[in-house]
Amino acid sequence: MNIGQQLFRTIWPLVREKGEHTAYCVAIIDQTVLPHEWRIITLDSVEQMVDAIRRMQVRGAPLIGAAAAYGMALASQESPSEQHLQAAASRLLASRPTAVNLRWAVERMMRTLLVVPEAQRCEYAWREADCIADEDVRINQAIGQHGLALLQRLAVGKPGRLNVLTHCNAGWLATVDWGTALAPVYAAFDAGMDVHVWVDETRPRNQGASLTAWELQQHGVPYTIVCDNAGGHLMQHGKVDCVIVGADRATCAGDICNKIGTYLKALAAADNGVPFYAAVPTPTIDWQIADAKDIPIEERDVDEVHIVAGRAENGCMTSVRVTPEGSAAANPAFDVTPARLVTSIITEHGCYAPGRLSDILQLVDPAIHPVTMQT
Ligand SMILES: CSC[C@@H](O)[C@@H](O)C(=O)COP(=O)(O)O
Repeated sequence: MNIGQQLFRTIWPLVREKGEHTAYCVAIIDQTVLPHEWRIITLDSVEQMVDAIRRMQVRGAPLIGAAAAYGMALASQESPSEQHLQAAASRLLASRPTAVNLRWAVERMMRTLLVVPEAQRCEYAWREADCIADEDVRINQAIGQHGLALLQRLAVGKPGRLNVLTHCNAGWLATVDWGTALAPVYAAFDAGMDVHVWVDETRPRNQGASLTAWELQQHGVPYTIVCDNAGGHLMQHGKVDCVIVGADRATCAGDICNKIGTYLKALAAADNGVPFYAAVPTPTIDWQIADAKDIPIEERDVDEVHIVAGRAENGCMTSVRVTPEGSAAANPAFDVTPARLVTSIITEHGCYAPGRLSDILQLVDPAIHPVTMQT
């Protein structure tokens, strides 16, 4: 994506000269300070990567996957021993439980690394992590093109602009580039379509209000931020032509686990006859899980509910408490939208009815997407 005049991905390796020999570190955009500050930070160890994922300096399912892959590369640079790699894998797997891309990437790295001699593991690890990052970009570009065809069909015979509602941030910041749910929007905008996005603020961390709004603004796409509860009202008044969301995990039955509040949007969309699309890259499909109730839902710190962070009038970052001291709070970070509420799933292989998502298995490389995995 272009920021100013410069092309950026959300994560990339950098050479770090260390005396005689060369080592790598990993650069990321710190998403905890956006949209108020553009800050690039570098990570030198797998432990720093675990911390960046946990604190959500990097976030969004596909980006978490790529970050975990680079985390494994950092680990192999520290020590290529199987013991160290296993320990690093366990630490990464525990950092955020819901986005299945993390497990997919860690298991892929382990399968790649454990079959090569220790002396070659580091080199293989950086190459495989780069490969995962490059693949993510290609996948999202393809999702953009398939989603564009859907939007073009919706626009036929419709006067005025096409209004898309999205929840959370499933744009380029949530991936290595392009985004999942927003890739069709960028493709439509770049193709000259008159497209506008309703951006759910997405409490409690406000990824919509802070990140989605920021990246749409960078690209020049018209958008309007609305509070989380406005979507149903907008749909009742014919102001939403479709909903597009991302996913942190999809079951092969087509159930979509995504940011908390997605389910309510799907219910409102079904009640109002508004198409509800989920943009799902293949690494986000969990081939092992039969029942969506088995998806681990991350419970985050309740302070995210009690305390809101932002920029004060003096320009400094600040945080304020919005709840009475002593209040109980709960903070489940994701919910599941049942397949019956999903109109279509946009993947890099095309659009699928939720009940046909498992057809993708015939198209994918079983070495990269094994149906039964082992750690
Ligand atoms: C393209 S990413 C899809 C999802 O990861 C996104 O919608 C989302 O829920 C992100 O959650 P986050 O908690 O910010 O990592």
